[in-house]
Formats: sequence, C-alpha cells, structure tokens
Amino acid sequence: MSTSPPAPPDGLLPLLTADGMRAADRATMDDWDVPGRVLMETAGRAAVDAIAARYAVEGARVTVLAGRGNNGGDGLVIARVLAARGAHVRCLTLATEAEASADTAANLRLLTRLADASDRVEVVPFDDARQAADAPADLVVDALLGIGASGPLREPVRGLCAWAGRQSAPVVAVDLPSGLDATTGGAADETPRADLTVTFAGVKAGLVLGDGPQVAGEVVVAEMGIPRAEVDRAAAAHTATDAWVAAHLPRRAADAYKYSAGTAVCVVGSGHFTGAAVLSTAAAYRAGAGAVVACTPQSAQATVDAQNVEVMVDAQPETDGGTLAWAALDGVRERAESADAVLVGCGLGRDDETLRLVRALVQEVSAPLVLDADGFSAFAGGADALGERSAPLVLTPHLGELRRLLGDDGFDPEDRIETVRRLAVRWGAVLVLKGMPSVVGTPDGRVVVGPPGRPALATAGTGDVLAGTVAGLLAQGLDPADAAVCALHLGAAAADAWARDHGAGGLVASDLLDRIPRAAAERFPRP
Ligand SMILES: NC(=O)C1=CN([C@@H]2O[C@H](COP(=O)(O)OP(=O)(O)OC[C@H]3O[C@@H](n4cnc5c(N)ncnc54)[C@H](O)[C@@H]3O)[C@@H](O)[C@H]2O)[C@H](O)CC1
Ligand SMILES: [K+]
Repeated sequence: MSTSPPAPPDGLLPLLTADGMRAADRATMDDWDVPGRVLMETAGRAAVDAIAARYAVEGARVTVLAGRGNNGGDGLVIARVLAARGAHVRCLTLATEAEASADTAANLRLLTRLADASDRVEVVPFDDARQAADAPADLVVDALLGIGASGPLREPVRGLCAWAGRQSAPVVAVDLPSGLDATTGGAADETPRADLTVTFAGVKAGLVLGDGPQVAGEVVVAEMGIPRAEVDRAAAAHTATDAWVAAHLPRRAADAYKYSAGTAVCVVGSGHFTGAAVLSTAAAYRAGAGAVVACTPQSAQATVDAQNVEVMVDAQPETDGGTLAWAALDGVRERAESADAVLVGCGLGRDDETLRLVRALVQEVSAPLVLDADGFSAFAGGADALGERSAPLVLTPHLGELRRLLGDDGFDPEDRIETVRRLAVRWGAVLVLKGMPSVVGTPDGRVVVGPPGRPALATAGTGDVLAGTVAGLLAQGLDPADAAVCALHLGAAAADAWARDHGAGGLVASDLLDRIPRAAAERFPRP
C-alpha cells in the first residue's frame, strides 16, 4: 500500500485544516458510504506501513499512547496491527467504552480481547502519567490527539505528552503531534517532538505552519480511503512541489534578445538606501529579466550605477531628503509605460512627497506591479485604495508591514491562510505574507503556502531580493501568483545552495543573487 498518494498532475499538494479534514471524513462516510470504522482501520494499517518502512517491527517493544477520541481509535488499530506483525505492544488508553466513539469503542473491545489471548499485547486503562514511566520502549506511538485538539493540554493528556517528549525512543505521531493545531501550526509546550508524523489523506496545514515544522519530524501522507476529489475539495490551501516550480519557471527562448526576455522597471532607492535598489535590480536580472531599469533619485544614481553595471539607471528628481520627488512622476510613468513589470518600494524612504508618487504609480501604471517595503507606507491605514487598481498587483509585506497597512483593522495573524485569502480577495491582488513559511493569496481566493522557512533568510535585504525576483519573473510574462510562488522557491533553493557551501550561518542577501539562476537550473530543471 503506498503511503503517499501521487502528487496531483499539476504538482500542487492539498493542505487540510481541521475543518477541511472533518469535511472530507464526513463526505466520505455520508456521500461515498465508507463506514468510519473502515476509515479508521485503513488509517491505522497505512500508519503501520509507514512505521514498518522506517523501523524494525518484529520483536520491537512499542508503547502506544491512545487518546479518548478517534485519534486514539487509530492508535488502537495501530497497536493491534503492530502486534500482528510481531511487535510487543503496551497500549495505554484513555478511551473507555462508555465515552468513546463507536469506532474507537469497537477497537478498544477488539484490542482488549486480543490482549486476553496474547502475550504480545497489553492494554493498560490509563488513570495517570505514572503508569507510562515504567516500560522501556523501542518506539512510542503518539495517538493522543489529532485534529480534535483544542485549547491548552489538559491532564492526563498533558502529562503523557510530556512523558513521550522525554523518551529516547523515536516518537511516531499519528495524524499530528498531539497538541499541534491542525490549522494554524500552534503547538503546546508539551507537544512531543516526533521523528515521524503519519498524517492522513493530506498534509495538515499546521504541519507546515507555525511550530509544525519544528515538532513534526518527517511527514508522510498516508492514503486511507478518502477519495482524492474530497481531499481537493476540502483543501484550504496547497503547496507547490519542485516539479510544479520547474514546470512554471520561464525559460529563456533560444532566439531571445534583451527586450524579448522582458523589461523590469524598478522604482527603488534613495540617497540613504541604495542597497535595496542594488539588490532588487540585481535580483530582477538574476530571475531572468532581459533588461532592468532603475528609476532612482539623482543622489543614488552613482552608487546604483557602480554596483550594477548592467542596470540602466534613470536618475529622477529628488526631495531635499534624497528621496524621489513628486516631479519624478512623468519620467517614471514614461519608463513604466514600456515596462513588462514594475517594482515600487525597496529603499524609497517614507517622505510624504515620495509616498504620494507611490500612490499615483500604483493607481496609474498598467504593467504588472510589485509593491514592497516602504511602498506600503503609502497606503498605511488606507489599504483598501489598493483595491482600486485594475492592473495586476503583487504585495510582498512581512507581518509588521501588513499591520501598518491595516491599522487596527482586525485580522488574525495566527490564521495566516484565512487572513491571506481574505485580504488578497479584498484587494484583488496577489498577497505574499512573508514569514516562516511565507503564504501566498490570490485574487480568486486560492492560497499557496511557500517552501519551509529557511532561518538563513532572516537577514536584511532578502526582502529586496524576493521583490526583485518577483519583478524579474513577471517581466517574462509569468502569471503574478505563479511568479510569487516561484520566487519564494528560488530564494529558498538559493539559501540551501549557500548552506551546502558555507553552513547555515552567515548568509547575506547578496549571496543569494548568483545562486538564483543556478537554483533554477539545478533544483528546478526544465521538465
Ligand atoms: N472517521 C474519522 O473521523 C476518522 C478520524 N481519524 C482520526 O481521528 C482524529 C480526529 O478524531 P476526533 O475524535 O475528532 O479528535 P481527537 O481524537 O483528535 O481528540 C478529541 C479528544 O481529545 C480531547 N481533547 C481535545 N483537546 C484536548 C486538550 N487540549 N487536552 C486534552 N484533551 C483534549 C477531547 O476531549 C476528545 O476526547 C484524526 O486526527 C485522525 O487521527 C482518522 O482520520 C480516521 C478516520
Ligand atoms: K497524535
């Protein structure tokens, strides 16, 4: 039995929230007439397949911690099947027949009866954490809580989680590490870190968001009888596979010449912030733009020119503070009219006159436009003006910039998927909420979670590189949402290439630049 369903043809993998998983479960039982007991049995057996593919089962001493709910029911199935395959299983169960679901109660009866007739299985009705402490184990199975976890952990689950977290034996989490929120990725302090998480039907969003990557260990999707159509229907978001990125990256045509590969006009920089202009324009080239123009204040021209000989620097009128002046509007607008993509924001500064220029460009420029960094200050507290723009728009804020955009307009920073979805639809824009990982929302309500966060990328200037990469991909005609997702993957792959050569620390934003085209060729080769 395969433990991971094949990636869907388009290479986007579904992410399920708790509600989505429940909906898929429910639809499978009600509309497809698959009994819950069959789902539980299938899930448990698929979990054992994934365990057996990684750990020796024959003769192994396994402690299964089974909770009160259906996650515990899965654990009871796993205990029974592991014993049938030769393991010595001690199952500490919180479930009682009186309060468990019918499926869990049935599996409790079955396992208890088996225990009466076999020396391989011991079922220990559980009343406090002390009983777990005296049994050495080669493997611990955490089936205490799945998608039904809510709120701070309560005893005795809390004590058991803490016990599991202290074991030297590998921990296998069933569906989720217990206490990890399936939707947001928030984990309890006592959530035991798993070596392997066998999750059912589809990756739970919480496994790739928030604390999820830190506690989930290797994640394997176990196919357990829920039709793919129900999984895709219930998916709150998707993640892109390397194959998807490779299929969507633009490739330079054999007969390309500099303007056919697209022109990116970058309205960036100021007398005090030339670095952002240098990084963002260089990144646009590295992402494949054929020509890059920097519209930057007069006092920044020499530095940007010197740092990037390939960038055509079009010096513009500036304020006393060395930022773009309102008088630059005509010159920049003229440049933008011949652009295939425009980037506005990196290093612009927050002078009122400059922000007035930013608002005018966002409203008037017809080319696909990326707004980043200081550009958001032009819409602080008046973000809905972004929705008045009719041409494609990509926003690349981090959480602090999003807060500045929204003022005190309530949004839930914990539920990144729904926050990004709602705002992207509201503004009719592609919204990239940068973070670990970044999350991309589209104007039509889709959400794609970016690659797992790389701590090395948490350094000054990587946002300028990301924004420039998006602009460079847009300049080649890529769909705005695809450009955002590809840019995230290129940046992650470039950071990985750095880590391979230099170890995890010490990366600076400019180290990404020449690794972007190499990542495109090596990690995402033309299919
Ligand atoms: N047919 C199906 O539904 C299938 C479900 N699968 C597995 O079932 C879980 C979801 O089961 P559910 O009963 O809805 O919830 P849980 O077992 O995760 O937990 C509910 C259980 O835990 C208690 N609880 C909740 N929060 C806390 C807390 N903070 N501290 C302590 N205890 C807590 C609550 O009182 C309940 O007793 C799913 O993840 C799968 O593993 C399979 O997909 C197979 C088919
Ligand atoms: K669990």
